[in-house]
Amino acid sequence: MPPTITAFENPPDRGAGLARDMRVRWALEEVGQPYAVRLVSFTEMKEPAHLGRHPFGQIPTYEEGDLALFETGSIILHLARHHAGLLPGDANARARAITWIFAALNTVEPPILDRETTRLLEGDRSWAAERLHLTEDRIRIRLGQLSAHLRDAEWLDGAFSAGDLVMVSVLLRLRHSSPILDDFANLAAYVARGEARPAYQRAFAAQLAVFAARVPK
Ligand SMILES: N[C@@H](CCC(=O)N[C@@H](CSCc1ccc([N+](=O)[O-])cc1)C(=O)NCC(=O)O)C(=O)O
Repeated sequence: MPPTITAFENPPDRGAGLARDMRVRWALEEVGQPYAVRLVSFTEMKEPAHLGRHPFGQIPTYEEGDLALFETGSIILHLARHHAGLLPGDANARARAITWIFAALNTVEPPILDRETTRLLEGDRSWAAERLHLTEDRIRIRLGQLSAHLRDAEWLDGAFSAGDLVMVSVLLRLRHSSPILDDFANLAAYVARGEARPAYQRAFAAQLAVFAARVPK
C-alpha cells in the first residue's frame, strides 16, 4: 500500500504548483516512491476525518501505514530520512542540508508569505501599500543574503538536497507574483535548475492534472 497524501480537490492556484502538496509530490518523485492522493474539498478539510490527520484543517498530509503526518517540512524530512536521494550520506553534510530546510521555511519564506497575505487579503487596508513595500524590502534583504551564500554554486551545499527542494519551492512562490527574484540572477538560475529536474517535472504534471481533470461544480 503506497503512502497517501492529501491535496486540494479544486486547487485555488489552478494547478500552478503553489499549493504545498507540490513540495511533497516533488520529494516523493526525487526518492522514487509511488504515492496515492486523496483529494479533499475545503469543506472536507474542516471535518473530523481530516482534522484527525491535520489539526489545522489543511493540506498536505501524509499517511503511511499507521503513521499520519502533517507539516510539509516534516513530511519531506521523513521521506529524506527513510529514502535515498534527498540527504547526503555524510553526517555533517546531512545536518547542513536539514538546516537549509529550516532556513527556507523559517527565514526566507516568512517575508514572502507576509507579502502574499498583504497582497491577497489586506489590499483594501489603508496601510496595505506601505506594508507591501516593507515586506518587499525584507524579502530583498533575505534574497541578497541567500544570493551571496549561493554565489555560482549549483545547489546550496554540495549535491541537491531536501534543503534545495524546499528553498526552490519557496522562491517559486515569490516568482509567481513578483519580479523580485529576477533582481538576483544566480537565484533565478538556481530556481530554473530545480524546475528542470525530472522529478520536479513529474510532480508538477501530476498536480496540474488534478486541476485539468476537475469537474466544475
Ligand atoms: N505549515 C503548513 C501550511 C499548510 C498550508 O498552508 N496549507 C494550505 C494549502 S498550501 C498553501 C497555498 C494555498 C493556496 C495557494 N494558491 O495559490 O491558491 C498557494 C498555496 C491550506 O491547506 N490552506 C487551506 C486552509 O488553510 O484552510 C505546511 O507547510 O504544510
